Amino acid sequence: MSTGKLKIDWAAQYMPVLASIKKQFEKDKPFKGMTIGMALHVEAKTANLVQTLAAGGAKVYITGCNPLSTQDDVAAALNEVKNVHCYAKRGCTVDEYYAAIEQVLDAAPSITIDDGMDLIHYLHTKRRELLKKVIGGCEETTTGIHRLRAMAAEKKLEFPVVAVNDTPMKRFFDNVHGTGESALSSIMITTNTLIAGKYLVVAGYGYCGRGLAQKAHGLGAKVVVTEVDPRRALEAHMDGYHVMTMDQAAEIGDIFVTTTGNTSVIGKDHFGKLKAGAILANAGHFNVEIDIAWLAKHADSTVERDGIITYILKGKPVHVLAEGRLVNLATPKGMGHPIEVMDLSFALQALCARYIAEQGDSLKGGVYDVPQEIDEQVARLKLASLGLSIDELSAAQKKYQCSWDIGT
Ligand SMILES: NC(=O)c1ccc[n+]([C@@H]2O[C@H](COP(=O)([O-])OP(=O)(O)OC[C@H]3O[C@@H](n4cnc5c(N)ncnc54)[C@H](O)[C@@H]3O)[C@@H](O)[C@H]2O)c1
Ligand SMILES: N[C@@H](CCSC[C@H]1O[C@@H](n2cnc3c(=O)[nH]cnc32)[C@H](O)[C@@H]1O)C(=O)O
Repeated sequence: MSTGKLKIDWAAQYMPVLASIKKQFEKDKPFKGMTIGMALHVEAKTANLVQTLAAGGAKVYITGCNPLSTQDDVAAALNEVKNVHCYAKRGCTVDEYYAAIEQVLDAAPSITIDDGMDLIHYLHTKRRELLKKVIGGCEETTTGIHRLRAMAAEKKLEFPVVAVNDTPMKRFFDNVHGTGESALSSIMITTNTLIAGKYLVVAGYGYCGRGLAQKAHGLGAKVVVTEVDPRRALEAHMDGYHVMTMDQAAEIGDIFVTTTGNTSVIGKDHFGKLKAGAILANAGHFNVEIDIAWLAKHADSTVERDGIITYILKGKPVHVLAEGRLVNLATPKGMGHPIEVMDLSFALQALCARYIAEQGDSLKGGVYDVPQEIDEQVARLKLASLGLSIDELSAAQKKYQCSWDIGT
């Protein structure tokens, strides 16, 4: 069996929720006659989503959503699956990245599934003739949804897109536990350095940041949080972390991880203050959270190792992981989020794609919440797979919750 297929099968055994949806799709064929175009991180868990959609009758065309996150053996294995075409390649140039998006769009998809909105952006700017064929789409991540909402506000989003990221079953697990565990495991395996006792600076205390802070604390790090939102900064303070500005953190941090979705969070004002040997990683979005363009321009020299570029700044080494791209997926050994977490995210994707297939025609262009029934269905399927039971509201409790006339 190929290594790609072995990886896909390995992941499958820990994805019970997606497996049960696949079974249902095999019976119902909700995507019969439809084409789904995708830009996601092409690796084993994503391959299981692709197979689920294909089992539901779709022709699936997929490429990557990050130049460094594709696992080529998984991409090759996907090309062996009936009705699946994969164009992703690890280490592609930006031109090759968009050429692959172009190939996905050549298939004229009726449904899009994006992680970061690059596919939808390309479709709306360069392949507008295909827009009329699209029923709707799904978006996986926070920044993709920020971009979609900005587009919708300018009335430029021409079909409905489900904000998969924004539903509890996605961000309470994927963003928090997934990013926390996978970013740290990737940093550890890439650098082979210790976390315990180090100052680990987390930029941004959103869903990803709090997961990372919690897991780093569990490993014995002295966690520092930087924020721009006063409420989230206070939350971090009361959760027991040191809160300060990046200017201050730059002087004491050993390891820095950005989770903001923003630009130049670690930038020209900070690099000069870093300690020799500081390690910088991004677990948020594009490769702009750390201003690597400035580093490349101003470093005296650079040294490249597997997944690490060392910039020598006035004799001082500063190490950037994965070229400033997502550290959990873009380092040579980065495996992405743990399988069980992606089982939930991709169960949502599969059910939301079905929702679009069935309801998309009746929705206007814009960003839509994941229907609550889908969110609850995924939670119930996961609980069932764990053998866990929960209580049910009695009729009296339901009535009490909706009443206003019963007081002290
Ligand atoms: N690595 C992954 O696999 C992974 C997983 C999920 C989400 N993401 C990405 O991670 C990013 C964060 O996602 P989230 O769900 O935590 O979003 P979020 O909105 O909950 O959190 C982002 C936080 O960053 C803060 N922030 C913004 N600019 C800042 C700055 N200059 N300095 C300090 N803090 C700043 C915001 O105030 C906010 O609290 C997004 O880009 C998202 O797409 C990555
Ligand atoms: N295209 C952007 C997107 C940010 S990825 C952030 C998303 O990746 C998703 N993700 C994290 N790990 C995995 C994985 O292992 N497989 C597939 N998707 C993943 C996760 O759901 C999260 O919302 C970029 O690469 O810069």
